[in-house]
Amino acid sequence: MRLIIREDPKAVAYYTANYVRQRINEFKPTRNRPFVLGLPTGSTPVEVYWHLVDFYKRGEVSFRNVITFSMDEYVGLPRSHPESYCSFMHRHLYDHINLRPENIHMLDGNAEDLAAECQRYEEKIKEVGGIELFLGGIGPDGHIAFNEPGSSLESVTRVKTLAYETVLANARFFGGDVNKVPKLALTVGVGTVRAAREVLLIITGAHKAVALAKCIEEGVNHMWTVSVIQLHPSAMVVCDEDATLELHVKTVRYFKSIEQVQEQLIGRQNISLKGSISKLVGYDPDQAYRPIADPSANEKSALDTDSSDVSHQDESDQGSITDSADDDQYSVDQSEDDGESDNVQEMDRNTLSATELTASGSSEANGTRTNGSLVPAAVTGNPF
Ligand SMILES: N[C@@H]1[C@@H](O)[C@H](O)[C@@H](COP(=O)(O)O)O[C@@H]1O
Repeated sequence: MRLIIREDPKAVAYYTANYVRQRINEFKPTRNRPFVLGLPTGSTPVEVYWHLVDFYKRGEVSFRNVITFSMDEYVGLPRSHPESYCSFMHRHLYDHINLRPENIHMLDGNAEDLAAECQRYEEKIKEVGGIELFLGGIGPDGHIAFNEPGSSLESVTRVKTLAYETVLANARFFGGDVNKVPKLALTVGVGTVRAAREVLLIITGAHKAVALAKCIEEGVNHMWTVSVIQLHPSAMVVCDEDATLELHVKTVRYFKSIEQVQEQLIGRQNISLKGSISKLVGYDPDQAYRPIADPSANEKSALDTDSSDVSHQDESDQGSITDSADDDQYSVDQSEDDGESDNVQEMDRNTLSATELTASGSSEANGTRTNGSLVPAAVTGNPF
């Protein structure tokens, strides 16, 4: 598992959105081979969606061959209600990008047969080949989607009773009135999330610090359902400094040091987007076995250049917009041809900043300590 720690929620949102952009572009989705993306609701991902819309408007990513699945939905709340997750997803993302309507999948909390609706959802996910990347947030009690404490770690999409803590937490979206918060929801299961080929969790704020600590430092436990990501072969948590408040100092330093080693010593060019290492280019062992001078300096300069205020970004970092559009104003290539990928110019990875590309591993078996810094031992294979 990778833990990426950024200064604040803004930096977390930018890192995450940029990661999603790069994953989609690297995947080169086509109509026959779409990129299947699982998406969360909640306040945490709002800024991620804002950036994704912005990237789309700049022509840096296309969603034409992306299929989405939302994580959850309240039961009994009209779809048109402003706080339904259907409204939320349209308001923050779907209404502003070039997703094909038929590629948008959401649970229907008003279905006559809720169990059948959940089964239909699972089947649909399988039918499109499974989820490539599942983005998720968590609740303060460590729930993922609406998988409250005690949920089976093998669970699939189903009806769930909300924990009182979740009802209280979500009352802020219903004028602070707990009575107005639906008490039931449809949610993908813990097993549904685990089945995704990659999971990326966004965790920000001191109120989620205990949950993050349970997720990272303790065992896999159904009382903290998010902890199941320890079992996932390709999982990443992107969090802010506040969310690390309950972690041991050495845990925080460890994960930061892994990122520093990869960034400064192994070299970004050798690390794939998902964090694996298969070959080494320009790797100088003499350089690699030097102590890291100032682990925080690189981070600070990266954040300086990585401002989430996208209006200040270097125009040269933009992908090109090509070909004609058939139904939207942004002229991203929306070829209908089977086998044809979206014509979004690939970003030059070497021009991207550290916050966009760095990856970290979690196994200390990958390194040894010299002068207090972790340096790589065997530089082959997947670091996590
Ligand atoms: N069902 C959603 C979760 O999927 C989400 O992760 C959580 C956190 O929301 P926020 O990001 O607002 O803290 O809220 C709800 O409970």
